[in-house]
This record gives sequence, structure tokens and C-alpha cells, in this order.
Amino acid sequence: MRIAVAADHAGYKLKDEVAAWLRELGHDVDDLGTNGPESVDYPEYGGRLAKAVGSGEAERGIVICGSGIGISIAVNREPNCRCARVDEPLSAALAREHNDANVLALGARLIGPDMAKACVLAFLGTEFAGGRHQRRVDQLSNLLQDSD
Ligand SMILES: O=C(CO)[C@H](O)[C@H](O)[C@H](O)COP(=O)(O)O
Repeated sequence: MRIAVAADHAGYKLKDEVAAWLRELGHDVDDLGTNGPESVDYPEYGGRLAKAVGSGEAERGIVICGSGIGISIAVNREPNCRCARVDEPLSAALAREHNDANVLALGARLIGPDMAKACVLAFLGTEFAGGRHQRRVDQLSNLLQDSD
């Protein structure tokens, strides 16, 4: 699967670890930065990733900041992205099964690499259930159209 990853300074180390692990698992990973500890702003990196996933360039995205909150808000500004911030695997699976989330947000100051990887595995390994959930996801898209 082609997966884009992005983080701010608080998340880049965890992002690097998750990206290397995803490559070992055989995924194609596009690393959209940041790549060091210098302070940067999460809207820029969330915005880059949102473009990559929203345009279809990447099938899924993973974003990481200190809490996962700011960068998830940034990604959710893109109409074609549904970003879920989670800190345990059941929420990651439900974000796929019920919400067809295509971007996962993690907080590097809140969870460690093992929990992050468990969340990512659940996110990548769970299918959208469709049915009544499709109707609700369609309603989310309609909310954005109505606000134009
Ligand atoms: O957006 C956030 C909080 O909602 C992220 O955790 C950021 O990484 C955090 O705000 C960055 O904080 P810093 O004090 O500038 O390192």
C-alpha cells in the first residue's frame, strides 16, 4: 500500500520509526517531513499530507504531532480526508470500520512506539464496513458541500 507519513518536531522520531517499520513490512512510504528536532508548525505538515491523500497520490496517511490533535485538525480541513486521532487499536479499527478513515493521527508525547505500531496495524488491517456507515460518511461529505 502507498502510505504518506508526516509529523511536526514533536512527532518526527516516532514518524521515522513507523516509516522504517512500514517499509520493512513491504509498504511504499512517502515521507513528507519534518525530519529533525527544529520547531515547525503542524498545519504545514498536516496540510502536505492532506494534499497527498486527498488527491489520491497516497492511499492512506499517518500524521504525528505531540498530542495528535493539532495535526488531525489540519488534515480534516481537506474535504477528501477523514482523519482519526487515536491512542489504542480498537479506536483505530473502528475509525476504519465505521468512518472509513484514510488518515490516522498519533500523539508522540502520549504513546510509545509499540502502541503506535499496534494502532497502525489495526488501521491498515481493517476494512470499511459500508452499509449504514456509508450513508453517514456520505453525510459528512454533504456537510462540506453545504458549507460552500
Ligand atoms: O498540536 C499539538 C497540540 O494540540 C501538538 O502536540 C504540537 O506538537 C505541539 O503543540 C507542539 O508544541 P511545542 O511546545 O511547540 O513543542
